[in-house]
Amino acid sequence: MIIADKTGLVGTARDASGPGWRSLRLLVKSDGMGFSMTETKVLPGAVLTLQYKNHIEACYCIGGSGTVTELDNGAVHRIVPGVLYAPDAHDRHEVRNDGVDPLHLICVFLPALQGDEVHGPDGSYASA
Ligand SMILES: CC(=O)NCC[C@H](N)C(=O)O
Repeated sequence: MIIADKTGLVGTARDASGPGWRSLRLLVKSDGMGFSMTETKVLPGAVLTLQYKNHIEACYCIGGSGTVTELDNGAVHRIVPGVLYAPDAHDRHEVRNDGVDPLHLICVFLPALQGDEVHGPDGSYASA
């Protein structure tokens, strides 16, 4: 049984952040599950251009509001609590927090993250 308490992760290598976002990596590669689960906050006003070339991801919104835009076709989707988005084909996408509160997401990555990843210039994480 794996028990992960986010309070123990704050300030460690599994407390990752970049411009406009912060993510606590609750499940990582060394846990041996094959996937990661993270708690992500995208800050108000942030616009993230992402493409997870080495992973697929699903993000479930539990707070805040924003949009995800599919950059290859321009489709814009509203993200509010209760909505999941999944760039399942390594889609280039833009995540935008247009609200006043953090856009609060629970994210799953496959394959698992090492835990300390931040985005490269192409918006991806290196393969773990
Ligand atoms: C929306 C998004 O992908 N933000 C970057 C953080 C990522 N969700 C993560 O958990 O590492």
